[in-house]
Amino acid sequence: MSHPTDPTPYDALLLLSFGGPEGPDDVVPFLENVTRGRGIPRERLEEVGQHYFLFGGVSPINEQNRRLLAALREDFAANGLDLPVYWGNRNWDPYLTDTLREMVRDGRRRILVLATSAYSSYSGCRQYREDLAGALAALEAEGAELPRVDKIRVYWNHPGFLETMAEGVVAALEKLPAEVRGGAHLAFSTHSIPITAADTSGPEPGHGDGGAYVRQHMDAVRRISEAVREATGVERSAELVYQSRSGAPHIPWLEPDICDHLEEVHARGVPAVVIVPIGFVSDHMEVLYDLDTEAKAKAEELGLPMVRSATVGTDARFVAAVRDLVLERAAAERGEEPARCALGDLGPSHDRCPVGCCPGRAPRPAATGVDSPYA
Ligand SMILES: CC1=C(CCC(=O)O)c2cc3nc(cc4[nH]c(cc5[nH]c(cc1n2)c(C)c5CCC(=O)O)c(CCC(=O)O)c4C)C(CCC(=O)O)=C3C
Ligand SMILES: [Fe+2]
Repeated sequence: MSHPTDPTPYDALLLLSFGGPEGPDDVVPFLENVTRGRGIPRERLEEVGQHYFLFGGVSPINEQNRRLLAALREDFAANGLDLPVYWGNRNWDPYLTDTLREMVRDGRRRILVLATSAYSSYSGCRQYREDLAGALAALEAEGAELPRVDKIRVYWNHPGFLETMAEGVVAALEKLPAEVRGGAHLAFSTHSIPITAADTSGPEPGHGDGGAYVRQHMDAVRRISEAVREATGVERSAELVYQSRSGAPHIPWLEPDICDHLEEVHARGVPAVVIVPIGFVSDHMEVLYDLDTEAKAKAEELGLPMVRSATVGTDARFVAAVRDLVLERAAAERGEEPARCALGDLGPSHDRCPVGCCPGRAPRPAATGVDSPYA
């Protein structure tokens, strides 16, 4: 990671995340924030509410982000990168609009955003951009002088993400009983999304192939599997599977579901499984409930030895990757041609989303793309 430590033209980094409840009274209002206008059936909401209540109404996601915020500040200071770091959420306190207002008050004029989502999709990229546009609109209505806001490229193929995930898989394999380790299958799990959302994800519409969302995940699956094979000398079966399906039952979402997949590989005679949560950057509720509770219970029911590998969380290499991405983008904005770290076959993603990238169901203004109303 070779960029000099000059963040010019940026004067602040904003860590932008999903947000989550921090007590039982927060759960229902949080779910209302998340699902406003999204057509989620009431039964699904009640069910998801129960996942949170099982953990005292507390999602670990905010605590994870507080730790990431601290780790980024520490890493930046230790490496001579003089750039203040703020944190805001789409769906819970600290809300994005409040953080952005604070940043404007602090005099920040050129803000770079890191979203805690590594892949292209409506939910993972454009929705964050739409909420940024909404926050800017709110500040504009308050008479604030608007800052310019850019978003860091999707980073699933940055070595600091892929290598950290691969090392997590190697460590997870060590936790399996030695006699099943060699035959252990890798189940790479990510968030299911509607198939139409997958097919239209990324800058060019896919044609029934799952679009950039599936392509990027497959690229990560190949690269991580290869790194694990190099580290262990064992060739293993690997598959991309999905979790946390929501929405109305008649709308098709990406499959297979992780729990169906566990049944399938068990029937196939696989002796053990490592679940690799490649779709997520920290151990939030989707990991804690859908994998560590639900999928774990399924594996136990089947008598299938299973371990879940780590998310990147606050791993020093992931934190250093964020610094690298910040400095890369700063250099690009200065008109330089920085090295762009990326593994796998797809190469580094675009800095600025083109028109129509990851479209939503209804057109809404989105910031940070080429057609941002707040250039
Ligand atoms: C691709 C993707 C990511 C990964 C990218 C990223 O990280 O952003 C992600 C992350 C997350 N999703 C989260 C929570 C929820 N997602 C929901 C609903 C939905 N997610 C979707 C997709 C994604 N979601 C979709 C297509 C829906 C259907 C509704 C809609 O079309 O918008 C619902 C509503 C109830 C339900 O239906 O499950 C909840 C509560 C949390 C917080 C966890 C915590 O509290 O720790 C996190 C990190
Ligand atoms: Fe979600």
